Amino acid sequence: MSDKTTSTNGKTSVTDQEALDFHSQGRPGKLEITPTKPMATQRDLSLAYSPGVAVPVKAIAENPDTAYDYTTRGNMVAVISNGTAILGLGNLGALASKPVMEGKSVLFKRFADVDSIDLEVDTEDADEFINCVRYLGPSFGGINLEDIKAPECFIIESRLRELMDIPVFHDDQHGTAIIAAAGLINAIALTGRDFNTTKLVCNGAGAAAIACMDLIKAMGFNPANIILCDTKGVIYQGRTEGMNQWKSAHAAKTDNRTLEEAMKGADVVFGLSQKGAFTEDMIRSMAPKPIIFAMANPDPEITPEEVARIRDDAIMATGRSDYPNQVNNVLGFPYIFRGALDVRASQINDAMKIAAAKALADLAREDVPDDVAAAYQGVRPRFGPQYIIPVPFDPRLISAIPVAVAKAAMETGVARRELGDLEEYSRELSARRDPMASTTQRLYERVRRSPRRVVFAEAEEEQVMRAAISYTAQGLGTAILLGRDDIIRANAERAGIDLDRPNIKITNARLSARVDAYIDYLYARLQRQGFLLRDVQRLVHNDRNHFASCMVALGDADAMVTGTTRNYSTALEDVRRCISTKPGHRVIGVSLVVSRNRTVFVADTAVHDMPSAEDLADIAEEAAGLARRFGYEPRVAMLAYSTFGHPVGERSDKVREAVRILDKRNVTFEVDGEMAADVALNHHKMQSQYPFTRLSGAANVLVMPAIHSASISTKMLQELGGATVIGPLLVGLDKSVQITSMGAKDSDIVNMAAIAAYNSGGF
Ligand SMILES: NC(=O)C1=CN([C@@H]2O[C@H](COP(=O)(O)OP(=O)(O)OC[C@H]3O[C@@H](n4cnc5c(N)ncnc54)[C@H](OP(=O)(O)O)[C@@H]3O)[C@@H](O)[C@H]2O)C=CC1
Ligand SMILES: CC(=O)C(=O)O
Ligand SMILES: [Mg+2]
Repeated sequence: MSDKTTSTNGKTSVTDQEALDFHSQGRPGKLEITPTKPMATQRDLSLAYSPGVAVPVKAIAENPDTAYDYTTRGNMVAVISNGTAILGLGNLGALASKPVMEGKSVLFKRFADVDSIDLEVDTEDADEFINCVRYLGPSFGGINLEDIKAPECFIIESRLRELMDIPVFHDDQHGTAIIAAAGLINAIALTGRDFNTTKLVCNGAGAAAIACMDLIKAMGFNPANIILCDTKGVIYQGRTEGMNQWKSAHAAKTDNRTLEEAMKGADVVFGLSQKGAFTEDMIRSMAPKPIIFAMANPDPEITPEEVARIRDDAIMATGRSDYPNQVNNVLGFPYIFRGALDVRASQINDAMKIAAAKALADLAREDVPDDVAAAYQGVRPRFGPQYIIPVPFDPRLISAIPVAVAKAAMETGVARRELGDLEEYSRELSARRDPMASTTQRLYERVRRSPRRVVFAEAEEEQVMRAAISYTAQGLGTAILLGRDDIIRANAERAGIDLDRPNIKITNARLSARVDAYIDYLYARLQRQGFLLRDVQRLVHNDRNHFASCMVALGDADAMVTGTTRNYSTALEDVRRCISTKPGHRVIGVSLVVSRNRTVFVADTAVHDMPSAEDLADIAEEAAGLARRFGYEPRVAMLAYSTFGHPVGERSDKVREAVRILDKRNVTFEVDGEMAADVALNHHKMQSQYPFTRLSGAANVLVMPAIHSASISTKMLQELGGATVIGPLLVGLDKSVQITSMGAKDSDIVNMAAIAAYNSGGF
């Protein structure tokens, strides 16, 4: 299994092994539950549980609406499946559907800050399924049904909608329909068509397909121009084989009997069936400027490459994230539920669905502002055939879609809570998302557009080889594996890794023609620092960090990554022998701490032991510069154990002095201090206790008074606080090098390689 790819169309960016490792490493699966209240003392326990908990119990019994105030209900959605139509993989059962359902739950959180839990119900019987779910209403603010096959899904959803007073939404039906409708509105406009005369064929007549047809008809698409097909061919009036009432409702008056016949001259084709269902001949037979939405997952009915080979006038969309125009319900369900939950809607009705589709279509037509261009591969997309729909990482989705949904809910009387100021609501929504996701996306995409050669200095290690493969497979550039060929190849074979791929190069230091150049270069640097020529020869021949650093220094590689086999400071010392500080800069380490939907840059976590006031000011400037390069407007807090002079202590003097130095330098970012971490990170506390502070919000760059506090706090955050800590990232070197922590996993190494590549690019 190890090196097989998850797709056979050559477009994949992950191997099967990577997918398995991703799911199994650390805590298995993709989710955990974290308490939101302290649970440390007897008092906490008395409040959280007996006797305190009795008070909200009675309040809810008296007034059920207060469940939204005292419990998680108002922000909690269940993702429920029986696994009978998992993606396009078919009926693989409830248990096998769990990775997808956990994935949907994670997407709810990531994109719209909706808490969600997956529930897999092990029955194919619609009545049993309904009976199981109908009683779960008190636990949740909404039910997202997922990957349940047709026709049972129609019965299940409509029955649960009758029985429950919270939104019940079958994502594969309506989520898909909303996104496909949005894409269709735009594709039709771009090709000069209209809803009345356009001819559409839909292959697949299951959950997604039927809902798509229902929605576009509700939006005004001419029913006479739609032909639906399934495994038996065209669904025509009078057909009896393989029919059900939902298919019958869309049966066409036509002589066509096969998909092939139906597609002749069609303007639009929707694929909601299975991989490979469209042939090149079918696509060739369509009308000029055809609109092709091949939405089967994970592999579409036909790939964009196949279509491009036969015609250049098509608007092409798939369900995948690695092609342009991703028509996938991920663009919908997080935001639709966000809006529905925020008005405590009793259902998600047609008006809300249409509002979501229109808002999505409108968003693609808007000019893309600078901060949003970042999410689009560094290119500013312009409304057109390659951009008919926003990407899932578009940060505007969170402030646009829920507002449209909430508004429609209020207008149609299904909202149980009115939102007064929708502009204010939109601003609150924006604050729910941390920009880290789009930042990382942007970073990768920029490198992809301008691929870099990264030398992996410890390439005999298995996890380094895997990282190198992932680096190239993601289209980030060339991976240079440094090490002895025989050892690398033997280790690769033992681990089942295939290194014979494009853009993987192995460089053996002993056999390299560049050795003499590196020795000359390094000897010139070190000869007055106690190194003999012989010492330098030994370093270049035998030490991978020195050889790799020389490669980068002399332009034989763009960037380097090391650190898995040696401790950080040793690796850094090796690198600094070969690479200088960038003129006018200072080398520091910055750790990115990602926790609870916010990202904070912590410095210096790697280099300066006991920084002076001047050092601290430099560290602040370097860290603020990095934050800006990552797309954040820096708000720098100079941290100490005291806040603005209290308690008095000489250790805070240098921190105060650093602020004065920065003021004198007229830096262009917000900075204040000294302050304690709780004040820096809590804007409310900052404003209420120290109203004179100059930071306009909670700090996002924390400059630590010394390396021990930096190191201790980031490590504690990681171990105790559950934060994700990336780095330390090295900043201020004249060439791009990143050092991972010892024993780093392949996913960490490839992230560091991407960051090194990004930093080398002057992006
Ligand atoms: N991009 C997106 O956001 C989404 C994509 N999808 C994709 O849509 C597809 C269907 O999912 P869903 O509706 O939930 O599943 P269902 O099981 O409810 O429906 C599947 C339908 O596809 C038909 N079908 C299967 N194979 C073929 C074929 N080779 N030719 C014609 N028809 C075929 C079936 O025909 P029959 O009735 O004769 O059995 C059935 O009507 C999947 O690939 C899924 O990944 C689904 C949801 C969202
Ligand atoms: C995207 C999705 O929900 C599916 O393919 O089933
Ligand atoms: Mg699905």
